[in-house]
Amino acid sequence: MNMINADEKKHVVCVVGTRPEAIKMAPVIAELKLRPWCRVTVVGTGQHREMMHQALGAFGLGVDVDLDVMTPNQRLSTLSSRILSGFDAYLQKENPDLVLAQGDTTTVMAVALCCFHAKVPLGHVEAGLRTSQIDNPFPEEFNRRIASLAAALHFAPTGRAKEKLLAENYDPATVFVTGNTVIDALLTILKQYPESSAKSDIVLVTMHRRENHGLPMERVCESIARLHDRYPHLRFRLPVHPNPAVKSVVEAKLKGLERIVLSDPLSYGELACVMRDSLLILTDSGGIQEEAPILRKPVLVLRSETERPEALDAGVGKLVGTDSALIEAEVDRLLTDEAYYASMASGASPYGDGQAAQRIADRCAAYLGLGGTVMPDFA
Ligand SMILES: CC(=O)N[C@@H]1[C@@H](OP(=O)(O)OP(=O)(O)OC[C@H]2O[C@@H](n3ccc(=O)[nH]c3=O)[C@H](O)[C@@H]2O)O[C@H](CO)[C@@H](O)[C@@H]1O
Repeated sequence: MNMINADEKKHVVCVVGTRPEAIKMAPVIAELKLRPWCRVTVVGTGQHREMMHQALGAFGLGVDVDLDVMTPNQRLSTLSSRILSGFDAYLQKENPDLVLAQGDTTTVMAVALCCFHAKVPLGHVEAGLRTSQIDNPFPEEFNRRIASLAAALHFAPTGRAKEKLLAENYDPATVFVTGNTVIDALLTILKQYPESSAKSDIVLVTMHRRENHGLPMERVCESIARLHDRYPHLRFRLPVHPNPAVKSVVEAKLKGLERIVLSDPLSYGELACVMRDSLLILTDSGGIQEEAPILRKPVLVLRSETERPEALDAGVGKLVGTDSALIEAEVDRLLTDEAYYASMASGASPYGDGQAAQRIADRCAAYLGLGGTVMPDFA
């Protein structure tokens, strides 16, 4: 058997900063660790320190290098500058063969800039998501466009994301449709939990996006309260984001209602089980929009625009924004029209098949000149 010496291995650095990045990067880190050619280092920026560690821990993974950039009430530019200087120093010291970063956080934007300056190749996981406005969602739309500009490899989750990149003139030879790694993560984590056969009466609600802070969030909470009164068999689960702008509104509007459970954010395993056991889901989370369809859960999206229209096109998701009348009408219809519910719970999974990490690792190997077979794109 051919053994590869440690000093002959390629050094791949995976960067994570927030909970969703940790969840979506975990399958890639785990897959790269299995590849004999690869030495993986996980660098954490600590943008959402506790939730990031908790999410990696759910997969038996941890951070090797902690840049520890977060200070209380930090402005986005200050956070960016701390990541820039911390990660640049790391790149200077290590000069890795490849850096992988995921999604659209301030972490990914700053890491992309560092890679560009240091001429270190970047692979962007979940590339090509776009809305029509540079500041919506803020600051993520800007962040993902910067990541695309710097990336040598674009791992697009869907065919639509690939088309968006090609329309911006990125080289087709650098764009690969892999599926979203969140589906790999979800299927992996759910294996740890036996399925329950109980009939579900749970409505899962999550909200945290900046554009919903204030009045929009108040309107959604008022709708939840009315639905709670209208449907006495329903129970509502709301894991509440720790941001005070979210917590204060949700608690003021919904605390104390009999069948509404407000809690701290759930571990990824717990959240995955609540999703699997739910009847339907209302959310403004990007990740949950991607996860719900494969679990056969109708998902109502509490945003005015989504960069993930694939679920809408497949008829398994619906954009309801934060308009009370629309939210309540959709929930009413799902609860009273069986055929409509069944059409939204069809199980179509436009976001992936659970093999995204394998495709990404194959493409990294090919890019680094290691040859090997590459799994065909996700279709
Ligand atoms: C603008 C935008 O759409 N950006 C997205 C984004 O974030 P998001 O909106 O998906 O973020 P969240 O909702 O915080 O996380 C979601 C994950 O967390 C799990 N979860 C949730 C509640 C809980 O109590 N416990 C949990 O475990 C849940 O199942 C899911 O997997 O950032 C990513 C990184 O770059 C991007 O990929 C992505 O575009």
